[in-house]
Amino acid sequence: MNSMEGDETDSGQPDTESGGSQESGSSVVDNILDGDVQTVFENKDLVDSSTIVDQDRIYGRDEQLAAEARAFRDTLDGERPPDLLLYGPSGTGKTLTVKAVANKVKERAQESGIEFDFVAVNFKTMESHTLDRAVWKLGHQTARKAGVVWDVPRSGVSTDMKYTRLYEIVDDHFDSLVFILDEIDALTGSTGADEPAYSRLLYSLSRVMSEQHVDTQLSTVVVTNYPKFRENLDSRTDSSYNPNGIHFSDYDANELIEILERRRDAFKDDALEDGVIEIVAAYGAQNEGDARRAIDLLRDAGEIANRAGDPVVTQDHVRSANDSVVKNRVLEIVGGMSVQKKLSLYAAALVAKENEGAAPSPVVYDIYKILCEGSDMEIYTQETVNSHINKAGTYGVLESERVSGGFKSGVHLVFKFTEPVGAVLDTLSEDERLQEIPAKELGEVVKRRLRD
Ligand SMILES: Nc1ncnc2c1ncn2[C@@H]1O[C@H](COP(=O)(O)OP(=O)(O)OP(=O)(O)O)[C@@H](O)[C@H]1O
Repeated sequence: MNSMEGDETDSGQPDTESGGSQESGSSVVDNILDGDVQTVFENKDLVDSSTIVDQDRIYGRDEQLAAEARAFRDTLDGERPPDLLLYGPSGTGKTLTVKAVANKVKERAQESGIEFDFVAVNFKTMESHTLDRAVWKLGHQTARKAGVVWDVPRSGVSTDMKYTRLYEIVDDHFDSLVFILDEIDALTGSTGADEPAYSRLLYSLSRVMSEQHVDTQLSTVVVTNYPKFRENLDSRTDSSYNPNGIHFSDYDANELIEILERRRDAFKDDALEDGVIEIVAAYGAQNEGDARRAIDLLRDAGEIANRAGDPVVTQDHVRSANDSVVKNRVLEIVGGMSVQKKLSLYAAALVAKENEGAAPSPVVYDIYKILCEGSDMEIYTQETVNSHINKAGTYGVLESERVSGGFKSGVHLVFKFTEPVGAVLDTLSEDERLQEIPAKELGEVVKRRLRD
């Protein structure tokens, strides 16, 4: 009976109070659903990196927009636009600019009675990277644009049949169609095949008008961070695929400021503290000049402000948003590592912490041995430890450099962290097998070894 009362009245308050708290619970939900909660956002879509913003919000890409517009212009003259290859680092506006231009061309084409559209597929996000799945996906997306049912099952039907149905839809519904093929290099196909799946896909798409008797003006826009994928094209694909290349470079902090300023109205008036956009841009510039990451960081900072009930996004909100972004990224990289790899990386991070982000391999190895002895773990050779740490480098936590002379003798490696060392240490120490390590005391040992 007592426990029942406890459940109902929460800390022994009278029943009426209990009813009151129930009401306030439901009004919290109502407030949120009715939008009556404190928010710093006015138009949150503008800080959603998947939104295709209008041309007046695109900063500094006039050259690329002009090249894309010149290519697509052919559509309006009833001709086939040239194939395009957009290349450059992540988040530099490749997809944004081409979709913005394609949307504009679509409007103009409609005015002239031309059935034009574009179909965008990202191959990296597909669960299987085979040609068969790629053709299925292109068919699925094309059918959606055409407003028809894609009646082809994923399996049990040959790739040729999928191509045939895809080209039927293209021919029946469009005068002109552009396939935007994002991250095409991910389309590697089955292992052991004599050419990558993307090579076969590009071959087929480049020959469709002549060989499949399709009247639609069909062209491709390949979007990639890795233009070298062309080196692996089969020779017959290589000779029939000759795109116009358009390069996109990464952004510096000033360019990111311009990009973010054009989205300031995502927030209510006065909801951004002075300096917020600048600090987001500075973090973005450190993160390979990727505008997507900068926009995501600004939105995350806004969400942190909302959760705290603050009417203004402050620089501190940006810092904590950045800390959790970095932490998640590091966690993704180190999460699946074996304990030996974690120990090696932990030793490197402990050294780097005392040495401005740089960790010479002989000192790292000394610390690694102390860690192994302290936790009763087998000690591996220095070569293995270096290779374990270098593995973390391939995922972007650090870089290594060969240095001659100096410590002891000969050549050694220096590991330089590209992610904040504190975040790496925090993330690694979440592994319960590393929790016993007395990191503070080791700091003194590290300093002594570095002096030696
Ligand atoms: N010059 C720019 N002006 C305004 N917004 C931009 C600009 N460049 C990029 N963005 C924004 O940054 C985000 C990423 O851009 P986009 O998707 O075009 O990158 P991408 O180069 O195609 O990257 P990926 O190679 O990763 O696909 C989008 O939200 C986009 O709106």
